[in-house]
Amino acid sequence: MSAKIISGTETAKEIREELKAEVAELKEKHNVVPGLVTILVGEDPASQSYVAAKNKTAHALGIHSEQVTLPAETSEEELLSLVDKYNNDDKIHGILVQLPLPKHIDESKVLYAIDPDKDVDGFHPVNVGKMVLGEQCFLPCTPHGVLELLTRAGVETSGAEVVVVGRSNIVGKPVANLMLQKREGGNATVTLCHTRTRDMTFHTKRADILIVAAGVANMIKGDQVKEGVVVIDVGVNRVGMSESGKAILAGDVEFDSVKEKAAAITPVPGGVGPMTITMLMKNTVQAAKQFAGLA
Ligand SMILES: Nc1nc2c(c(=O)[nH]1)N[C@@H](CN(C=O)c1ccc(C(=O)N[C@@H](CCC(=O)O)C(=O)O)cc1)CN2
Repeated sequence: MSAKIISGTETAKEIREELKAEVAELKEKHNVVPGLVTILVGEDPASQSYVAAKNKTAHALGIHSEQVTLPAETSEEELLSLVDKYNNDDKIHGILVQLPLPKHIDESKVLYAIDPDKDVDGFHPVNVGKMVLGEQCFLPCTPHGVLELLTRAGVETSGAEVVVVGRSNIVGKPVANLMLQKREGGNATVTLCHTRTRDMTFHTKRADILIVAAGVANMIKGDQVKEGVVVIDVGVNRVGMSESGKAILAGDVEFDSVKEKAAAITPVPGGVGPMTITMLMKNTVQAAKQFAGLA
């Protein structure tokens, strides 16, 4: 079997077209322009490129976006006061603080300072709590993107054995939670594996849908999955540099061996990554609608 490729690039393009039309209608009918601020602290090259991509996408969709770039030495206090400023800026409906932050800044303190109504990353405990309860809230972008990819690829999740590898707050825990909820794209039987899992292959081989977000390049190989599995690879690992100076990327799944057994698989790059940025745009539009009383 050679797998169908689930293209995040294509799906993201489709959703961005929908969003572009929605943004135009918001402006035309209600004079509402969604606004996003991205805050980058330091000079991590990957973060720089993600933030640039977020602003470029926002611009292409007609979303007002502002980028604030701060030096790595910025104090926690300075960052908190910037967040406070944007909490009180009516042009800005979504605040994104790019992670990771430099070590001297308490990430939780900063994320908890964002107004939950502007928390388009879905990382504030109010939104995390609402997500767990299945209430309307901002869903974290990568897990939300994974759900959209599965739904739009027509993958049946109800009753499926879903195995998630990785228990981060950004991906593993929320995606596992969303997949088990009583909702479209959920209703699965979920197993969450992590670094202390005793027999990883026992679990991954049982998966109808395998979601890997471990941050370890090529960790899952072909002999660890069953025939017909649907594989969502969340990993974006920089494993080298091309002659032209471009980063060489690998997922957490060994693509060549796994695709021979899978029914469908996401590539890296071009899989979950583009969906993360697209779902951020979707959340920003939602935030603007809520602010304007249109949601
Ligand atoms: N505040 C946040 N910080 C971080 C998040 C997040 O959701 N919110 N997630 C990650 C990084 N991330 C978004 O910020 C992100 C990662 C990867 C991609 C992406 O499009 N990847 C491409 C490859 C791009 C490349 O060449 O590196 C792909 O997979 O095709 C987008 C966003 C951590 N921080």
